[in-house]
Amino acid sequence: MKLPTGFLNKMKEQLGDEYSLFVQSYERTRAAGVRANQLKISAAKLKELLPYLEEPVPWCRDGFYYNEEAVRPAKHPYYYSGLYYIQEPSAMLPAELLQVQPGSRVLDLCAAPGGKSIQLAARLGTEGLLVANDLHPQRAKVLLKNIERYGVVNAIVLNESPERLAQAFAGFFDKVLVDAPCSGEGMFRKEPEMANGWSQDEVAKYSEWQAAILDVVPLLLKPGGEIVYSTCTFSKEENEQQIQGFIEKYPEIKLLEMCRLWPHKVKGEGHFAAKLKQSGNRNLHGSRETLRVSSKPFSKDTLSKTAEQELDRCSQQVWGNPKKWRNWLPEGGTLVERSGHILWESNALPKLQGLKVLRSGWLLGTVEKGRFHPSSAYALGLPKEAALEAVQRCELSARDEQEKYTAIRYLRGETLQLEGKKWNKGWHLVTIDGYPLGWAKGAGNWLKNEFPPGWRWEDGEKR
Ligand SMILES: C[S@@+](CC[C@H](N)C(=O)[O-])C[C@H]1O[C@@H](n2cnc3c(N)ncnc32)[C@H](O)[C@@H]1O
Repeated sequence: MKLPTGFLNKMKEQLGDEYSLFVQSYERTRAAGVRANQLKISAAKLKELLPYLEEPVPWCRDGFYYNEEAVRPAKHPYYYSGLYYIQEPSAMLPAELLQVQPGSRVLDLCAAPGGKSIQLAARLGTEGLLVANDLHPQRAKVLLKNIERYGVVNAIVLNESPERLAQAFAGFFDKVLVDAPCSGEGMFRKEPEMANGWSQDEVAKYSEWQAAILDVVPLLLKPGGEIVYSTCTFSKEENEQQIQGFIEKYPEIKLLEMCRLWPHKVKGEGHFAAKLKQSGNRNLHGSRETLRVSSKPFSKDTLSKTAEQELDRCSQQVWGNPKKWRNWLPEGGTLVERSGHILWESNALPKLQGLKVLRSGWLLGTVEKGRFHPSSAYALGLPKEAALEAVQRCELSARDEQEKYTAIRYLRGETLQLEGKKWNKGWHLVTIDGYPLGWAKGAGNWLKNEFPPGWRWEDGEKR
């Protein structure tokens, strides 16, 4: 593999005796990883379902290695039911290091496409709050899709600048992850074309951006709050030196630990992570005046009569009981109707004003022309009992080749006709081995496909 001379010279200086081992690592096949989504499945159960999974990733309790030359995990209906995320093994480290507990308020500041957000959300469970943000609008949309596919219900997805977030959420978070944009030197083996764009100027440019992002983080933290800063690059300017500059500027921030994953030492690409803690009270520099989020003063459902009746009707069809849908809502939340969207919002979600909000809470569906249309996010966020108790359900199994193919046809958006099967009118939950995939509408011999276009199976997809 051809690497830029300037980069190699820097690495030689940085690594000394280890340099030759580092260079040799570029000739080895890179490692690939899959992480169980604990919101839906345990690591042990996933291992049973996917026998090709190899040994666990040492720094992530839900992660496994697999041989990407032999299997393509994205080409399976289980992937579409959000059971696992395909993630470069080293990228599983930063979210683990943050040690999120249920009930915390967590910010993933540079979150798209969302691998680490989903990992953080799994640690929170249905308690607490995840704010997942990305500056770039298109990437924020991908982030939203992943949050929904992986069944995260207590999240807010934002498309904001760190500065605006700091104004809105001053002193709000227990934990902040800054998985910063970087020169990506650690990804050259995975994405060789990235190496072509390398230059010392790029490193300097990213280093400035990172410093600007980090600069607002102290404002976002509660006293005693913790930060994990991570990159997938080797340069000291973007890593150790960045952290050094940060703690010099903010003496109330203490460095707890720093670690590096080197491709010549571990099965994974290059990664850097630093964990820091804010000690004591921080002067919020008057930003309390601009604080725009606050805890909800009270929690009362705001559903219209029509919306409630429609949800009952859908529930009667799917679960044979008009009130059953309420059983699947996590504790400690409120139902909200906003511009035709029906959402369940955790009471931990603050009021948001003036921010670019892509999603706040769990989208159950929309009411259009007086009719409730359940969303894919609703199906994917349902607990497994909800799927098992559905009476109008198209249950498929990936253990049967024919049924697995039917699931793929469903994911491609095709209308389904299954031999000897008749489908009652109304909503049916489509599941794969008991895990929800999405919705379909019964019409006698046919099941009309309600799987949304932007979520569909793509035949050309590499993974
Ligand atoms: C390394 S990627 C994040 C990967 C993500 N954490 C994951 O695990 O899927 C960095 C992200 O930062 C975003 N970004 C760049 N500048 C930003 C800024 N000033 N504020 C917030 N996000 C930013 C980029 O759009 C990009 O999606």
